[in-house]
Amino acid sequence: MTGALVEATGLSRSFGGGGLLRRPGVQALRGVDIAVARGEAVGVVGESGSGKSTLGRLLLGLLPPSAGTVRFDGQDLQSASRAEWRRLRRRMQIVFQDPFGSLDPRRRVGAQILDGIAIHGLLPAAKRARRLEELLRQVGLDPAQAGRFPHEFSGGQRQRIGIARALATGPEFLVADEPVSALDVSIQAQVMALLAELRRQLGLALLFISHDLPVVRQLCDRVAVLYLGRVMEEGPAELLFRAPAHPYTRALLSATPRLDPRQRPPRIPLLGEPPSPASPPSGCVFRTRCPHAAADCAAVVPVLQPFGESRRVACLRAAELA
Ligand SMILES: Nc1ncnc2c1ncn2[C@@H]1O[C@H](COP(=O)(O)OP(=O)(O)OP(=O)(O)O)[C@@H](O)[C@H]1O
Repeated sequence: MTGALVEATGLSRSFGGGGLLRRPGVQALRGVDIAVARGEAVGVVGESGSGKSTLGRLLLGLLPPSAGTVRFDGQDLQSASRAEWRRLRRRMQIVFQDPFGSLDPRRRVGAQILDGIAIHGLLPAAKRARRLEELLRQVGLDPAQAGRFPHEFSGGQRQRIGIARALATGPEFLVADEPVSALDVSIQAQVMALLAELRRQLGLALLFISHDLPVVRQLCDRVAVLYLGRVMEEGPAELLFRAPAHPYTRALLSATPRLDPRQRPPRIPLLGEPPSPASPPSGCVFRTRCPHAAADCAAVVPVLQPFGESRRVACLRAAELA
C-alpha cells in the first residue's frame, strides 16, 4: 500500500520449539501482509490464538519477526539504528487489555502517564505538569486525581489512564489490544467512544484488536480476519461484514448473530420515523436496553453507532406512538 504509515510484508513469527527433543514450535503468524494508513483504523479479528496480539507486537517492534519486514513511515524497524529506533518508538504506542496489570500499583498515576515523556526527554520538567493536566482532561479524568494510585480508580478510569499514558508522547500509531474486553459492559461503550473521539481529534492510525465484531464494524475503516496466523480476508469494514467472501469470515460472523446478514433484523426506523413497511422482527433481542420493555415493541437496537453519545436508539413501538 503506498502512503502507508505502517506496512508489514510477509510477516511470520514462531515461538519455542527445537531443543534436544526437536519439539515443534508454535507458528503464531504466517506470511501476513498488512498496512495501516495515516489516520486509518484497521480492525484485526479472529478467534483466540489466531495471532492478533503477536501481530500487534510485531508492528510496534516489541517482538522481532521470524521472517518478513515491518516499515514505519518507510523505515525498516529491523534495520533501524538505536537512535532511529528511539525516535520511531515514541511515534507508536499500545493500549493494553488489562489496565490494572499494565500500571504499577505503587506509583502515582500522574508520574506513570508522564513516563514516556521523561524517557524520551520530550518536554522540559517545568512544562510536564501542564501536559499531564491536558492529557487527563483529554481522556475525561479530573487533573486533581493525578496524585492518586491505580487502585483508587475504577476499571474504566484505569483504562483511561492507560490511554493517557499511550498518548503522552504524541504517537501517530496506536495499537489497541482488546482495550475494553476486561471492562464492565456498561463501561465498554464509554471507553470505545473515547477512543473513537481521540482518533478523530488526533488523526491517529489505529490497529484495533478485538473479539467484539460489532465494535470493530463501528470503529474501523478496514478489517483483517486472522485464522491460525494467516489473513483469511481483508477489506473495507462495511463490505466485509455485509458480504464476507471467505468461508471462515462467514463462520466467524455467524457466531455473532447480530452481525450475520442472514439473521440481522430489517432496519428499524429511528425514533419519530414512520415504521418500515418491511415485516418487523418478532422479538426484542435487546430487551434489557429497551425503554419500553414492558410494551410489545419489536426491537430496540443501536443503529450504526452503538456507543457513547452517538448511540441512536430505534424502537418500532416508539415510532408508532410518536
Ligand atoms: N511468548 C510466547 N511464547 C510462546 N507462545 C506464544 C507466545 N506468544 C504467543 N504465543 C502463541 O502464539 C499463538 C498466537 O497467540 P496470540 O496471543 O497472538 O493470539 P491472539 O489471537 O491474540 O489470542 P487471544 O485473542 O487469546 O489474545 C498462540 O498459540 C500462543 O499460545
